[in-house]
Amino acid sequence: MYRVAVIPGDGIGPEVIDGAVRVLKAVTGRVRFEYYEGGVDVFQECGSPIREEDLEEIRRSDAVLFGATTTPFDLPGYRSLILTLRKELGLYANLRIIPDLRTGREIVIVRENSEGLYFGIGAVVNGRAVDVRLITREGAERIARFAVEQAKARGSFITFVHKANVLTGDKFFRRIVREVAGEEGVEVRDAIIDSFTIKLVRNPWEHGVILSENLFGDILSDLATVHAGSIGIVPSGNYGDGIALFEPVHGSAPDIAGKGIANPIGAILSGAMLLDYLGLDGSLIRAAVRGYVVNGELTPDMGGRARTEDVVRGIIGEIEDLLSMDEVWRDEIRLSRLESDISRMAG
Ligand SMILES: NC(=O)c1ccc[n+]([C@@H]2O[C@H](COP(=O)([O-])OP(=O)(O)OC[C@H]3O[C@@H](n4cnc5c(N)ncnc54)[C@H](O)[C@@H]3O)[C@@H](O)[C@H]2O)c1
Ligand SMILES: CC(C)[C@H](C(=O)O)[C@@H](O)C(=O)O
Ligand SMILES: [Mg+2]
Repeated sequence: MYRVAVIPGDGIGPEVIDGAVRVLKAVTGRVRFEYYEGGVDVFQECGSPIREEDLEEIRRSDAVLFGATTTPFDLPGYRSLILTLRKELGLYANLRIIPDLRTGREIVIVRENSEGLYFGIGAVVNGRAVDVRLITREGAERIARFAVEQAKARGSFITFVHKANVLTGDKFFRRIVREVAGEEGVEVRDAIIDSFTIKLVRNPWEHGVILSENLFGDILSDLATVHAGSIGIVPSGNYGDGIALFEPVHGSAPDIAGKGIANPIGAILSGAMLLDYLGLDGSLIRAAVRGYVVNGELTPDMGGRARTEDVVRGIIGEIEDLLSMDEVWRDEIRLSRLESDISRMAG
C-alpha cells in the first residue's frame, strides 16, 4: 500500500483534487490518501504555510498530490506554499507536459525548479529593490541530467531556452547543459527566450524537450497551455532525489472558485503521473481522459457547458468501461489512444 499526501489548497484546488482522488480510487486500491492543510490560513496560525509536524509526515509519504493555493501579493513574511514545498522537499525538476488530447502530441517542458530568481535572495534598500538570479553548477548539472533522461526516453533532443546573449548566469548554464548532454550524446539546440515565444506559439510540437531556467519555464509552460485548449488540463510533476509532488500547472483560479465549473483534467492527469512515479500504471487514466475528451461534454474553459462533476463522473465511467473489457480488447483501446505513451515506451 502506498501512502499519498494530499494537499487540496484553496480556490479551485479542493474542487479539482476531489476529482483526481476519486479517479485514482477508481483505478487502484493500492494507494492510501492522507489530507493536509496549507496556505495563508495556516501561515496566520503558525507563521509558516504548512505546519512542521505535517511537513514531517509528508516527507515520509511516497508521493504528494497538490491542488493550488492563492499567493497574496503583499502579506509580510509569506512565501507561497508550493515554493515552500519545492524547497523543503528538494524538488529541483519540474516536468510539465502540455497534451494535445486529440492527437496524443505533447509539448514537454523541463523547468529548473529551485534556483534562478526563485532562490529567494531579494531586498529593498534605500529605495532600491534587488532580486538575485542564482545559477549554481550543481543546480545546472542536475536539471541538465533530468532533461537528458527525458530526451533519451523520447528518442529526442533538447531545446535549451535562455538569454545567454545577455545574462552571465545563462552563459554559465548553457555551457553546463552542453557539457552534460554531450557526454550522453544528446543534441542540444539553442533558443533565445524572446524570439522562442514566437516559435512556441506558431510551431509548438517540434522542439523536443524544452529546458529552461526557473522563471522562463514558469512563463513558457503557461504560454504553451494554449495549445492544449486550456491551462485547466495540463499536469506536472516536481521531482527531486526522493519524494515527488504532482500538481496541475494552473493556480487557484479565484475568478471561478466555488462555481463548480473548474476543469479537473489537469489534476486527474497529474494523478496519472503520480501512478507512473509509484511504478503503477497511469496509462489507463490517460486513455480514459482521451476517450472522454473525444466524446464527452467539456467545461466552459474548453467551450463546453459541463460542470466539474460531470467531467469527473464521465472519466470514471470511461475507466469502468475499460476495466469491464477483457484484457486484450482493453489494451487495444488503451494503446490506440496513447500514441505518446507508445512512442515513449518504444524509447
Ligand atoms: N501551484 C500553485 O499553488 C499555483 C500555481 C499558479 C498560480 N497560483 C496562484 O493562483 C492565484 C491565481 O493565479 P492566476 O490567475 O495567475 O492563474 P490561474 O491558473 O489560477 O488562473 C488563470 C486563468 O485560468 C483559469 N483556470 C485556471 N485553472 C483552471 C481550471 N482548472 N479550469 C478552468 N479554468 C481554469 C482561471 O479561471 C483564470 O481565468 C494566484 O494567487 C497565484 O499565485 C498558485
Ligand atoms: C504560484 C507560483 C509561485 C508558481 C511559480 O511561479 O512557480 C506557479 O506560477 C507555478 O507555475 O507553479
Ligand atoms: Mg506558473
